[in-house]
Amino acid sequence: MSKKIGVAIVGSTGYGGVELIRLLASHPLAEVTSVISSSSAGTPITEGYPHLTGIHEELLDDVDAATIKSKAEVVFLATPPAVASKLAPELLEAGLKVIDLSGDFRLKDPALYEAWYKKPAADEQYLKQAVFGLAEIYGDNVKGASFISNPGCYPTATLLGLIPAVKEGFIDPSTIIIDAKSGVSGAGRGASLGTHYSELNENFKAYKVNQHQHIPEIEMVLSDAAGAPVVTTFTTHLVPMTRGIMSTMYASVKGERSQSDFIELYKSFYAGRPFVRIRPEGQWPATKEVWGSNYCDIGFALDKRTNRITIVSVIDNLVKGAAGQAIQNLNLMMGWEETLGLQFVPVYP
Ligand SMILES: NC(=O)C1=CN([C@@H]2O[C@H](COP(=O)(O)OP(=O)(O)OC[C@H]3O[C@@H](n4cnc5c(N)ncnc54)[C@H](OP(=O)(O)O)[C@@H]3O)[C@@H](O)[C@H]2O)C=CC1
Ligand SMILES: CC(=O)N[C@@H](CCC(=O)OP(=O)(O)O)C(=O)O
Repeated sequence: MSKKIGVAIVGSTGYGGVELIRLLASHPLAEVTSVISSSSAGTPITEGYPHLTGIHEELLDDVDAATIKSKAEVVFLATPPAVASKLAPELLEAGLKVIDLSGDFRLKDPALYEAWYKKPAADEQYLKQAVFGLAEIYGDNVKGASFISNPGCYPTATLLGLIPAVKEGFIDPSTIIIDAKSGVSGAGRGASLGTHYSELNENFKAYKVNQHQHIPEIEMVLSDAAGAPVVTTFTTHLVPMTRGIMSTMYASVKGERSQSDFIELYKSFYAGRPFVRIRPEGQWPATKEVWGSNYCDIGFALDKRTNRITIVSVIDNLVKGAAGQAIQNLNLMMGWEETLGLQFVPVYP
């Protein structure tokens, strides 16, 4: 067995970071050699996460490029918006490979980032360098790259559900409507009014309607797939559950297509892509069926009366929507088997 490479995680005390620790604990070629915190350096990560007892007991390191370089070859950034834009350049210049889980390097137009994230954009030179790591679509660009921008959770579920139909002209992109729902871990570990128990429990609410920061990311990739600008309606909802995203998408079908035409198209489009599973006719995926796994499951329903297709796509936001896809990208960038450390059967029930 080859020697494992060292991996550092900035933002290791957040949900995305701690999910990286969980998944990397069983990776055959990579190991976490530094867990980093901007606010609790010098304390053990088990103080905030006792479930890591006996698994990762090292003290948290400070955010320092030289220390990271001395301990690791690759660094994951699982930090809030506008942190990676400042950190990544220094880490790349130090010779580290960087995989950023935040939205800081996804939008190639800095004005678009500033308009939707309401924060200063990253330097254009690094925006150009970052490869958008939607692994099933841009995997060839990820191979051998040294800087990956991991897609957002909602865009991952949504884009995997729409791209084949848009690319192959099965649907009219101008008619797409996306109705998406997320579990609350998507909002990170920090407490907020909107996510505390009595606000969330036995409740179901829409939020950021027409203002969600993932809208331009979805439109950027759909436009690439369509070969022409695409704008879309995208509404997000918060569901009182811990993990999971369901994206339900509606669009008008172009020409005469049957439901099995869609199923066959998606099966052939994703042939050889181990993490996308296409459901048979009459079966629509549920979030629990991908819980804790790196799968994206997709199902279809064609309404002959309206000639509209409904596409249902589910992921675990912390795995395929964040840490799992980031490890998939690590595998691709290192030239390893894409599935290394990611072959989990979903936790069910
Ligand atoms: N949760 C999810 O499902 C998904 C999240 N993402 C994105 O991934 C990123 C991380 O999300 P998530 O883990 O949920 O967020 P959390 O809020 O749970 O964690 C973020 C972590 O970042 C650290 N941090 C804060 N400020 C700084 C700073 N200035 N420098 C270094 N570290 C800092 C904090 O730890 P400390 O104080 O110890 O430094 C904190 O624990 C976000 O950009 C998010 O949008 C993307 C896809 C899905
Ligand atoms: C439930 C919930 O609040 N989810 C978050 C997902 C944030 C996220 O992942 O943001 P970036 O990918 O842009 O970094 C949201 O809707 O804003």
